[in-house]
Amino acid sequence: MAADPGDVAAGLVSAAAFLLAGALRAACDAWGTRLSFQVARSRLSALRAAAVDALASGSPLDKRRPAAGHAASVLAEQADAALPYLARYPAIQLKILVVPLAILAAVAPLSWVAALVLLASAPLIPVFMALVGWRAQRASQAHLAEMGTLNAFLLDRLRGLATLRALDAVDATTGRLAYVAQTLHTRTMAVLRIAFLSSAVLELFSAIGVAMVAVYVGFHLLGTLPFGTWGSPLSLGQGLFVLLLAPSFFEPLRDLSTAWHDRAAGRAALEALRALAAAPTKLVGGILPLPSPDDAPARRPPPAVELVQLRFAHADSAPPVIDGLDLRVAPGERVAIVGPSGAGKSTLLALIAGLVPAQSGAVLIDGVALDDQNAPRLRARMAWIGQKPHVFAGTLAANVALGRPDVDPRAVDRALRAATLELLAGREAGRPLGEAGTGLSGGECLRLAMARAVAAPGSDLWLADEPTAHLDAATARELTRRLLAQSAGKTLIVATHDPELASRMDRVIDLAPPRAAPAGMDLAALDVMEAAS
Ligand SMILES: Nc1ncnc2c1ncn2[C@@H]1O[C@H](COP(=O)(O)OP(=O)(O)OP(=O)(O)O)[C@@H](O)[C@H]1O
Repeated sequence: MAADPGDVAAGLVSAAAFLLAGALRAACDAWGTRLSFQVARSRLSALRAAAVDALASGSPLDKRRPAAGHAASVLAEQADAALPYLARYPAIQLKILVVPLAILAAVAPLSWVAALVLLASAPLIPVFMALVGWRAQRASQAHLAEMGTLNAFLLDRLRGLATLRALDAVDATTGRLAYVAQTLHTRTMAVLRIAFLSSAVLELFSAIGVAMVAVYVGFHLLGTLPFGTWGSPLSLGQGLFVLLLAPSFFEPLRDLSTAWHDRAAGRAALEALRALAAAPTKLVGGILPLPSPDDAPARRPPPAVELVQLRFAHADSAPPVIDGLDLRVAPGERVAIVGPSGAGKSTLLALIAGLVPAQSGAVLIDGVALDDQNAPRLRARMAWIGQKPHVFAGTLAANVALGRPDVDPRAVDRALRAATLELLAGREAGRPLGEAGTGLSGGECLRLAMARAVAAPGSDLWLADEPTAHLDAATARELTRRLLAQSAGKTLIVATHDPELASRMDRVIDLAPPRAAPAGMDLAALDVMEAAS
């Protein structure tokens, strides 16, 4: 029997429409995926940038700062886990709201039984997923936290390897490392177990749902289950239509299953990023860009520094380290801050530099209050010579220039000569320094810190924290000479235990708490007794 040409044409049109709809769907899927990944990537970049900003603008004196290894792990590694979640989950959520309802609307007019089967099996899935997801998120959070701990632990112990070796603590550290690695392994397996479980739950329920619709449609077409339609029984075409739609009904739910693990890991990663972004104590003025040196007047006198009733405690509950301090340092004056260990010398320098805000009182630089608004401009005038200068990966010259656009190679050469590092620079020419300054002596590291200050254009307030610490007498004397020569015409405030350096300053401020003489003895007598002992 020859096919009716009209039927053939209609069939071809339907097939073409079907193909076209399939191609359109694939194209929309591809476009949507691309778009959602772009949006997710820019959102993740913004979150990363906020976390980096918070880390950079957090006070270096804040003990609650996240460990460097943990922060690096969250930013570089864990944050990536948020990308699939941000990119896929919102689309799947939308699909889950729209697609099953649309399919129900298409199936219900043909067969209320098929619609009922779909409707009955669908809600079970979100209920089970919510139960699984709740545990999955906790497991992912624990997993990510453990990953951060392992990274921080490794970085910390690698930095201190020499100490561990010298004190024969390598075995104990290896044992601890094995324990941390084993905990991470257990946590990873817990996350994987939940991921497999959630997939299995969804697959099972969607397979049962599709099978029940198939059984109903099959028996209905055979006439065994004649009920379930609105009058006339289903035709073969209608039955096939319902059957083909059934898997699509569950498809968004199955997508949800694959995205479920992403959701748990993604939310945990976002949580970790948000925790990084919440820096509790910030630098005064944060990390607003320093003004260009071109904005600074070419010639100006060095600044005066005034501290008015300054009070600072490292924590609300801790006793104040600086309490009601008043001090005026004249323009160009050189002042040594002395006092016993723990008296607050480094803390005072940090307060003057705005590395941490004071609880009350004011720091005035050239009469201008060091507050959030003025700090970037005032900080552009400061140079910091730290007690433990960080040596970055790179050459000696790069470590002096520090990527500052206004420090040219000639300024670097001048600074290296000023800090008597020219011989070392010649020897190491162009070669990268060892990690964290390995290969540099303690004195060379301090001279490098001084070279950085010399190269700083426009710096006329130098703050130096124990620049001669741990140096032999001759090197300390030489460094003192260089420091005084290079800081000529600048205001210099030095925290020091070195009596020789202190004696070369214009003034010495003692932060030691006033002593109480024992009853019946005056302080002069006490001094004589101490000198004698
Ligand atoms: N980041 C910090 N968080 C909490 N407490 C701190 C912090 N830094 C220092 N302290 C505490 O504040 C006090 C003052 O410390 P600071 O480093 O200013 O003393 P210092 O006079 O410079 O000591 P040293 O001569 O030993 O370097 C000490 O009791 C110290 O334990």
